[in-house]
Amino acid sequence: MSNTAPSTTDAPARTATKRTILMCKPDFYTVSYRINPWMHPEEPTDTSKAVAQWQTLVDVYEQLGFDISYIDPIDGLPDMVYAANGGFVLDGIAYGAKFQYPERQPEGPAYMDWFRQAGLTVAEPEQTNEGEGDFLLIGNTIYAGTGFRSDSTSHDELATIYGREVVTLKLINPSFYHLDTAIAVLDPEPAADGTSNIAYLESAFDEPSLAILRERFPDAIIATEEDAAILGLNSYSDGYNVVIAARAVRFAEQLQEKGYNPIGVDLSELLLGGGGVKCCTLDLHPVGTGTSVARSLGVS
Ligand SMILES: CN(C)C(=N)NCCC[C@H](N)C(=O)O
Repeated sequence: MSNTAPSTTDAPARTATKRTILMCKPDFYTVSYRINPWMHPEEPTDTSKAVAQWQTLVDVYEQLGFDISYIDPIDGLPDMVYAANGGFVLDGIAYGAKFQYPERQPEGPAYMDWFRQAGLTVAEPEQTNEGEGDFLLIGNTIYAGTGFRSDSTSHDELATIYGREVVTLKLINPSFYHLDTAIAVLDPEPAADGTSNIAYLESAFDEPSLAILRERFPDAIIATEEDAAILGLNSYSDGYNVVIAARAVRFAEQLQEKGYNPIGVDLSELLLGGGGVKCCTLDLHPVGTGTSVARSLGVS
């Protein structure tokens, strides 16, 4: 692993920024119900394998110098490992999640308790929303998914709470039911040229949403169906290092062509629940972070 952008390509220089994230160990992980097409409760899962794979993700993040907090897992809430769905945190405010399916609803208050204890201001949700699963900060704008989980009324709630532009994107394929299965944020802080780039899966969106993405992100990486089909887009970037599903081979090449450093991790056991790298990672966006804290992390 390296945090120095390659100098021998034509791709723009990339800068890693230190990330501050929340994760949840999958001690109680299993697939005991079906709320997305990936889940097959009739098939066995291996909790210790899930924990081991999750630990490899933690190890990578530690090597990258990330600041990681952990929320205690709760017995009976097997999906709690997908911390990205636990809320949306920005500007010191945590907008709590209000899960659509009863099986996950107790996670909302559990995550809000953690946010409060961490000193964040909690905005209790009135509208159904699944946190960072559907809300992604790109540049200064919040892109908000709807169609399967988060209600579009939650986008209005977001705009009121944060006073930022919120752009609604409609998802149309049930296999890509959260926005973070269909868009990867590659530049969590604007890049040197002021832009923030993404990768996305075209077939996951309706036409009006696609038009928005094409206009706003002309240099985006267009993901292949093959890579998206293993949740390859469900990745997490520090602006240079992009942690992705190990099997997302073409996505790794596309990232390299653009000057990023892909790092593959095998989370196949957690894929059985319908989640990947990004689902396990809630970006806490601490107040005061931004390009000003961009730094070379010196990891080798
Ligand atoms: C990228 N994705 C999908 C996520 N952000 N979250 C995964 C949630 C999985 C859970 N079984 C569910 O269906 O809610």
